[in-house]
Amino acid sequence: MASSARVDLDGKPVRAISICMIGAGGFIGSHLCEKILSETQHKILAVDVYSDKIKHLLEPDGHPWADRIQFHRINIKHDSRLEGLIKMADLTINLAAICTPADYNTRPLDTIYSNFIDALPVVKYCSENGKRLIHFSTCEVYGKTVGSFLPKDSPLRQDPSYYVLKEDASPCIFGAIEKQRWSYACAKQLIERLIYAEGAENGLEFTIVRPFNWIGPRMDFIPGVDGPSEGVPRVLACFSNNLLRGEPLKLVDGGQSQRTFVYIKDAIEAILLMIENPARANGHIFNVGNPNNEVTVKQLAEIMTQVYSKVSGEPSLEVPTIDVSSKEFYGEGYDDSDKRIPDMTIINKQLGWNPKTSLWDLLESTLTYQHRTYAEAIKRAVARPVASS
Ligand SMILES: NC(=O)c1ccc[n+]([C@@H]2O[C@H](COP(=O)([O-])OP(=O)(O)OC[C@H]3O[C@@H](n4cnc5c(N)ncnc54)[C@H](O)[C@@H]3O)[C@@H](O)[C@H]2O)c1
Ligand SMILES: O=C(O)[C@H]1O[C@H](OP(=O)(O)OP(=O)(O)OC[C@H]2O[C@@H](n3ccc(=O)[nH]c3=O)[C@H](O)[C@@H]2O)[C@H](O)[C@@H](O)[C@@H]1O
Repeated sequence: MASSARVDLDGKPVRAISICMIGAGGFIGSHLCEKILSETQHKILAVDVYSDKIKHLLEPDGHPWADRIQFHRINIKHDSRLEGLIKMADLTINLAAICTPADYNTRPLDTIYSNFIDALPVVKYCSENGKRLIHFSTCEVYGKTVGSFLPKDSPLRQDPSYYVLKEDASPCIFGAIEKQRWSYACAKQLIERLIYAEGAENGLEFTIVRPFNWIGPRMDFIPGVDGPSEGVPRVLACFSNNLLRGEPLKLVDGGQSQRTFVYIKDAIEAILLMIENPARANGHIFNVGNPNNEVTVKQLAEIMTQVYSKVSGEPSLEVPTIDVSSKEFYGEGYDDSDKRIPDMTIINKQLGWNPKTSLWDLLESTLTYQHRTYAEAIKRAVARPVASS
């Protein structure tokens, strides 16, 4: 239930504010809207080109929060209404982006425009109008670890200072320009630097968030059901799609890259702390991830296979995975981050936040959702006769 007497981390009452949330109709936005509406009195001006993932929140009647969310179908690339909405709000949260790796090397121009050029007016309007900004960047700004350049048998590879990623100390290491995978990370890095400079030179009140592989229900789409058949979503949705269809999970270049996965509901708690504790969050860049949930992609595939069998009651495949080259899967210009472990010092110190959910538990609730939401639709799609030409 929404509480009228919320207090911040210093025990002071939290005033209800108005939030302009750009990209509110996406994966993270949908969870953030749910959390804000159900637990606070803040108002949301939700901006997106899509609303499917928040349509359950937009029904005019039946919700106690009906008058606290307004949806504005706006493409921020070209819409003069954006500045007015930012002026009306106390805080702007910018989530809008192209953020699926399959696009970075195949649509590098769209990726760079979306992650840098389209974010520029948002920063400008916040700075000029004295409005606070929470901008979503990415852990990809770290690129590759320093340790990945050491010889394979070097003992230094075990030393955390060669791989743990720190907001105020780690370098940003990207591949060559022809490795267009890095177009996204590079655009996100430049917008971070611009926001930081607006803070330093013009006093913009900002917080930058670097999410580390947040996963959960409503992430991306299932190809051929609620997204294009040929589309390639992020790994959770790719593997979910394979499991739902009973086909082997594809391991890109053997699935040796490592990731730390955090449950979306844990991560959203961190964002609410940022929203309600501006004095502790302003001027900071925060890693938001779960360092305890590290796996290789191959291990992720194995765990997802076991969890899916448990939640669906279906036996695991005899051949659960197959290897595929990155060139075949993503095309020319793909490259990868080797390892991503977030340092948690700054977010612990400023906001006292820690993730709670284990990898097994977050996969169990997420795959239960995937099975419930998609299993019947996939059966119908598979059974449908192919139209003769
Ligand atoms: N999910 C993660 O783990 C993760 C990790 C790192 C960074 N991020 C960042 O967090 C943000 C949100 O990610 P997400 O996972 O929710 O992605 P998402 O694709 O689900 O959501 C992005 C939303 O932005 C909207 N959008 C894009 N361009 C727009 C435009 N021109 N005008 C209006 N709306 C537009 C899309 O329609 C979409 O609903 C992105 O900036 C992404 O780079 C996410
Ligand atoms: O989520 C994040 O924190 C960030 O990382 C993601 O990048 P990445 O983790 O590389 O993207 P995924 O699609 O989730 O892939 C993870 C790994 O799985 C591999 N993969 C993916 C899909 C698949 O079917 N098989 C497979 O082996 C990829 O090659 C990669 O090594 C995206 O860039 C962004 O959403 C975001 O900025």
